[in-house]
Amino acid sequence: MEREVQRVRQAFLSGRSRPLRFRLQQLEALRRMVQEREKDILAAIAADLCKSELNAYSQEVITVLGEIDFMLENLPEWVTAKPVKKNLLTMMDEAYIQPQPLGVVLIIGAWNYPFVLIIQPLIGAIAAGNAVIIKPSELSENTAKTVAKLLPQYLDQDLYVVINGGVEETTELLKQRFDHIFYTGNTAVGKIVMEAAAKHLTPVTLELGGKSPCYIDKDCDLDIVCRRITWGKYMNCGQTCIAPDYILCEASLQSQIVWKIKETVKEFYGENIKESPDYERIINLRHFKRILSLLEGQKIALGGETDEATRYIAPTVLTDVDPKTKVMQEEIFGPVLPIVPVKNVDEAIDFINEREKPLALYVFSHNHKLIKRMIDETSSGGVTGNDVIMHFTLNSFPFGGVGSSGMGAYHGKHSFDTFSHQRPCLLKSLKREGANKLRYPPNSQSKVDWGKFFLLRRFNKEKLGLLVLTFLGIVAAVLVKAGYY
Ligand SMILES: NC(=O)c1ccc[n+]([C@@H]2O[C@H](COP(=O)([O-])OP(=O)(O)OC[C@H]3O[C@@H](n4cnc5c(N)ncnc54)[C@H](O)[C@@H]3O)[C@@H](O)[C@H]2O)c1
Ligand SMILES: CCCCCCCC=O
Repeated sequence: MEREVQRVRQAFLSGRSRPLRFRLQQLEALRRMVQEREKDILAAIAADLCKSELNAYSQEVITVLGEIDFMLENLPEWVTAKPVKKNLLTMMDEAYIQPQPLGVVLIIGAWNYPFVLIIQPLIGAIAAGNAVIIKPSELSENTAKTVAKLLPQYLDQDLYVVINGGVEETTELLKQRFDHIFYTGNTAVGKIVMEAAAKHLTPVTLELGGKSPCYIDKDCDLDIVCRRITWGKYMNCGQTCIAPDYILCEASLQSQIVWKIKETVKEFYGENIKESPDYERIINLRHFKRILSLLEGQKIALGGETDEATRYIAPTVLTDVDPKTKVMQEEIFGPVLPIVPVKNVDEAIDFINEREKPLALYVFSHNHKLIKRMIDETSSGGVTGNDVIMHFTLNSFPFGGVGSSGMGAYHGKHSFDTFSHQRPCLLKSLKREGANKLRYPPNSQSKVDWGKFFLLRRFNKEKLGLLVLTFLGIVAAVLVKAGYY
């Protein structure tokens, strides 16, 4: 492992990942890989999650292609140095921010969207000029193998390396020194990753999970609300980090919500859900049993049917759920939707604030003020009002959690920033030493007064020209008096 990381570091130190032209070439090669090997990629995702090619394409491939195009279009502008505002002391100097690659980045992926969750951060890391080691999830082993086979056929083999393996290999990998670690997965392992990173003072991005609430106000169109929630909750069989985890609403709305979700499930997946190409399966038996255990003692208003042999769990809704029960203590990450009755929006806000900050928050209402209030008075990684999931699709948004749902963010320019060091560069001249004398010892009250003038005074643009002339005049007079000229 150590030698492999060393090899990647040597490749980074060669400097070849840095030029803009190289980054663009690699991103174009990655796009070619996705286009030419689409069938292999879709087949691998299908084998891992029992997902149809159409769904895999819409949920993973489109996102990746969109992200590459966005990078190719904007990277030339992002990599250029950006001049910054100057103060009176630096007005004759060159001051700019130069984004620079961090070095060797480790990307650890999760299994639930096994392709996009490693390739989207990879795009950002390449765009920012880094070398990358990718560790796909071992639970989605077909995608892991396919990515390990395909990437070296298209990308620089020393700069971008896939290492496959489970906990043992990842633990070993985490002992190595990286310049950034980007981890997607559960919160418990997130802590392990952060602890390992701390040993080398390596910065981390943690894309974690949590229980994303969904508040339904009584003033809304329940047909539309339930259709959108059904889509976001049962997509990928509930195994989506930003799926609505549970519903909060007034008790009287419950039966209508159950009825409308039932109708929508029929509309989406037909009478025989097991036959639907649009309904996935649970990733493995451990997760299947974990989700089943969440149903114990609950009132099942819809679904509840299961089949262990195929790890099938029907779209399920639970009503009158007690917040103290197990289903409300952990992220569900499966097709089970509890409804927790609350009296009103105040109680819903309190309920959310009493718990860990979620990755996403959803609120449905015709009342725009209520939505704004919910946003103002709660916290979460992201929010979508009157829909679910959709904030993930906008790459001008930073995607990430807050508090226990994660730290840092990515997508689009945010990925580029995550994998870059924003280096402040101030280029001074060796001339004009007279003015600089103000900061050299011995100090004096007049030097402090001049310091205050240069650094604390704020000027509007009109006055600035006049002040600059006055300042230069004063400096010239001081220098003449001091015998410099
Ligand atoms: N925020 C996001 O973008 C996002 C996206 C997807 C999933 N998630 C969250 O991830 C969770 C589901 O993923 P998961 O954790 O089951 O995925 P997982 O089991 O695939 O684990 C994630 C990664 O961690 C590694 N890992 C597991 N145990 C480890 C250990 N002890 N030490 C070091 N590495 C270890 C695995 O090899 C894998 O690569 C959910 O909580 C979900 O909400 C978040
Ligand atoms: C278009 C929907 C993609 C959702 C990806 C979510 C990633 C987290 O699990």
